Amino acid sequence: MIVAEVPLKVTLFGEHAVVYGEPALAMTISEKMVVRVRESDKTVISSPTLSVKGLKVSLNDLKVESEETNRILSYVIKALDYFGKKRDALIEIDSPVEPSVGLGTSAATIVGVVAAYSRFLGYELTKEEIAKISREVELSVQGLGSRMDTYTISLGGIMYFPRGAEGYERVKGDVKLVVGYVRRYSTTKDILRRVKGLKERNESLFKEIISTIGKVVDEAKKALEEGNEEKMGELMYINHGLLMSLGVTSPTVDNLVSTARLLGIKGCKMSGGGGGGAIICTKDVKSEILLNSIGAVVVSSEKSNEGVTIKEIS
Ligand SMILES: Nc1ncnc2c1ncn2[C@@H]1O[C@H](COP(=O)(O)OP(=O)(O)OP(=O)(O)O)[C@@H](O)[C@H]1O
Ligand SMILES: C[C@@](O)(CCO)CC(=O)[O-]
Ligand SMILES: [Mg+2]
Repeated sequence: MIVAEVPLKVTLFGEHAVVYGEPALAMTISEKMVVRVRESDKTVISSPTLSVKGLKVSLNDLKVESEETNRILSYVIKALDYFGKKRDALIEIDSPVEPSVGLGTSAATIVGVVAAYSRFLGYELTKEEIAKISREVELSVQGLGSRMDTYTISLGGIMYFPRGAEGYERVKGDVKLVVGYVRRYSTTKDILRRVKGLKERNESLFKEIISTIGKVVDEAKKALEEGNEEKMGELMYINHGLLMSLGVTSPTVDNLVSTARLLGIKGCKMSGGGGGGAIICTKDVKSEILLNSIGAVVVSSEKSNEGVTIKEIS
C-alpha cells in the first residue's frame, strides 16, 4: 500500500489576482489529507467526506447515474486518467475537512492521488514533477486557475509566486494564525468564472484592483521577511477589502473581518476562492472566540514545511 500525506494550505495574500499574473503568498498548514492506494481487482474510489446530492442507481448492475458524482470526483478521475489508469487500485481519500472549504482541498486531492498512484505504478516522481502534473490536472478540471495551490501543497512551507505565470520561491519566516472555515455557497471553479465575468465587463477597473492586490503582496512579502506582524496584519485587512470589491467575499465573512478590526485583532481576511470558506486571522485569543462565535470550524494551522510525503507500507 502507498500512503501520501498531503498538507492543506492557506492563501496569505494574492488569491484571485495570482490567476491573472499578479504575485501571491501561500503557506501549508499542519492539517493533512491522507491518500492511500492499494492493489484491487477493480478501481474503487472511497472518500468518506464526500456527499452526493441526488443519486440514481440501477440495482441490477449497481450502475450509478449521477452528474453530481462525476462532478465531485472529477479531480480524482482526471488525476488517474493522467496515468492512463494502468492498474486497478483501491484509492482512499481521508480528508480532515469537508470538501470545498477554501483550504486547497481540490489541489490536495489531486496532489495526493498523483503522488500515491504514480508511486503505485512504480514511478519515482520528484515533488516538482508532482506539482507540475497536479497543476495540469487542476487546470483541466477547472478551466481556470493558477499554479499556487498545487505547487504550495506539493512543495510545502511559505511559497511566494512572483508576477507572471511561472516561477516560485520559498520564503523564510513564520506566520502565526488562527484559521477556520464556514460553509461556502459555491466552489472555487464557479467563483473563478464569476471573477472572469467581472474582468470581461470592466477590464480597466479589474486590472486596477488586481494590480493593487499585487502591490499588497509585495509589501506583505517584505513585512513577512522583516517579521513585522503589525504591517502584515494591516495588509490582510486591505487585501480583504480588495477581494470584497471583486465580489468573492460573503456577508458573514465581511462582518467577521470588520468585527476583528474593531476588536484590535492585528489582521484578518478571507483565504482561498471565497464565497464563504476559509478565514485567517493573526493569532490572538480573540480570533478563536470570534471564529467560534460564527460557527466556524477552526483547524490546526501551524506552518508545515514538508509538502507531500509518500510512504510504501507492505
Ligand atoms: N476528500 C475529497 N475527496 C474527493 N474529492 C475532493 C475531496 N475534497 C475536495 N475534493 C474535490 O475538490 C472540490 C472542491 O474544490 P474547491 O477548489 O472548490 O475547494 P478548495 O480547494 O477547498 O478551495 P480553494 O480552491 O478555494 O482553496 C470538491 O468539489 C471535490 O470535487
Ligand atoms: C482563487 C485562487 O487564487 C486560489 C484558490 O485557492 C485560484 C487559483 O489561484 O487557482
Ligand atoms: Mg481548490
